[in-house]
Amino acid sequence: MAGASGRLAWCRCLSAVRSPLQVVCFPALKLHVSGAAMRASLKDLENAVNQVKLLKKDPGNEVKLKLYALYKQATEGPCNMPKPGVFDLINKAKWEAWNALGSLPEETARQNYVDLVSSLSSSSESSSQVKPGADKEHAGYGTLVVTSEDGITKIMLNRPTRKNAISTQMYQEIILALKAASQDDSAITVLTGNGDFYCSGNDLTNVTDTPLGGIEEKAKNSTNLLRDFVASFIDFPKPLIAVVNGPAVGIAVTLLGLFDIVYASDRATFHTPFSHLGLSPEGCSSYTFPKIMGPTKATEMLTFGKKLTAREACAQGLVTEVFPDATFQKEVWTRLTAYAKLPSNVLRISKQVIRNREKEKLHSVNVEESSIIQGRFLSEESMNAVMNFLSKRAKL
Ligand SMILES: CCCC/C=C/CC(=O)SCCNC(=O)CCNC(=O)[C@H](O)C(C)(C)COP(=O)(O)OP(=O)(O)OC[C@H]1O[C@@H](n2cnc3c(N)ncnc32)[C@H](O)[C@@H]1OP(=O)(O)O
Repeated sequence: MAGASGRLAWCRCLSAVRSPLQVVCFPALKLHVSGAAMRASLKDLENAVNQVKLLKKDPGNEVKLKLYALYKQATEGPCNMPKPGVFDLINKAKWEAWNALGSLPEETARQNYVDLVSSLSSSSESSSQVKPGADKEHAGYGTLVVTSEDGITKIMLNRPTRKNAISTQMYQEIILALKAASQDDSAITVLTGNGDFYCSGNDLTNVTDTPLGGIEEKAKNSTNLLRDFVASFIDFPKPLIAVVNGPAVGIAVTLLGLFDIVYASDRATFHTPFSHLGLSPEGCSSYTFPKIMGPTKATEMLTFGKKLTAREACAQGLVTEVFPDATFQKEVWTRLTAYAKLPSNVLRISKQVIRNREKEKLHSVNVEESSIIQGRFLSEESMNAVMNFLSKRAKL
C-alpha cells in the first residue's frame, strides 16, 4: 500500500519537522490513548488526517514523529526504507520513529493514530482556556521533563533519540528531581521515559570525558555518582511508581526493585547484561532481586543476562501489572490519578512502614555494590565492551 497517501505523509512530515534541534527541544506532550474499541476504519484514518490540520496548537515534533510513524505503519506496514546516513538527521529521526514500531499490525497502527489525534484534539481544545491543575512544568532540567499535576509529580527521561540512556547530567538531574519531589506537595511520584524506550541504562559514552586524573579518577567519580544516585531512590519518602513504557536495560531495570509499583507496557523488556559488559550488579539488585524472584531467577537475569518480557517480569514479581501498549498510557494514568487523590500523608506513612526497616540494609548493599563495580569499570572486559559499542561493533 505504498501509494500516494504514503508519499503525502512523508512530505507532510518533512514540512512539519523543521530541524533536528526542534525535535529535541519541543516540550513533550502526554500521549493519552483512548480505550475505544480497536476498530478504526480507513475512513476514520482519513478523518483523523484531516483533523490534524485543524489542531489549534502545534503538538511538537515528538508527537509529529509519532503521527508520521503510525501513519506509515498503518498505510505501508513495517518500515521498508534503508536507514538514512548519520548526517541526514531529520530523515534518520523519521526512520527511527517508524522502525521502532516493529511489526505492529496495520489495524493497530491505524487505531493508535486515530486515538492519538483524538487525544490531541481534546487537549488542543482545552488548552485555549487556562484550567486549574493544568500541567506545571518545572524549569531548569536539560535531560528530563518534570511536571506536577493532580497530585502526581512526573519525572520523564527525555533523551528519546539516545533511547533515554542516562548521561552524567541525567544522573545528576534525577537526583535533584527526586529531592524536589520528596519535598513538594504531590502524593506520588512517577518515573517514565519519552519515546519508544523506557531507558537503555548507563550512557556508554559517559566514559569518554576522562578527567585529568585519568581513568582511575573517572572510575572513582562514576562510583560516587552511582552510589548517590541509588541512595536517592532508597531514601525517597513517598510512593514511587515506574511507568515502563518500553524496553529497559541495565540500571533502569535494577532500580525497579526500589520502586513501590512498576507498571509496564506489554512492549517493555527487562535486560541486565552485566556479564556481557564486564560489569557487576548495582542498584541494590544483588539484594532486591533474589528477594523478589528467588536466587535462581535472579542469577539468570543478573549473572547470565537473560532478557525478560513484561509478562515474565510480572510473573516473577518485578513488575506489578502489564497493560496492552495501545491502552497503556490511558489505563495507567487513570489509575494513578485515582491513587493520588488518597490522603498524601497516609501514603507517605504507609510507604515508610513498608520500606523503612530495609533502608539501612539497602544503603550498605549500595555501598558494597558500588565498591565492587568501581573495580569492574577499570577491568579489561568492561573497557573492551564499551569500546566495541562505541565503535559500533556490538549492540545488545
Ligand atoms: C555511572 C554509573 C554507572 C552505572 C552502571 C550501569 C550499568 C548499566 O546500565 S549496563 C547497560 C548499559 N546499556 C547498554 O549496554 C545499552 C547499549 N545500547 C544498545 O545496545 C542499543 O542501543 C539498544 C539495544 C538499547 C537499542 O538498539 P536500537 O537498535 O533500538 O537503537 P540504536 O540505534 O542502537 O539507538 C539509538 C541511538 O542511541 C544510542 N544509544 C542507545 N543506548 C545507548 C547507551 N546506553 N549509551 C550510549 N548510547 C546509546 C545508540 O548508540 C544510537 O546512537 P546513533 O544513532 O548515534 O547510532
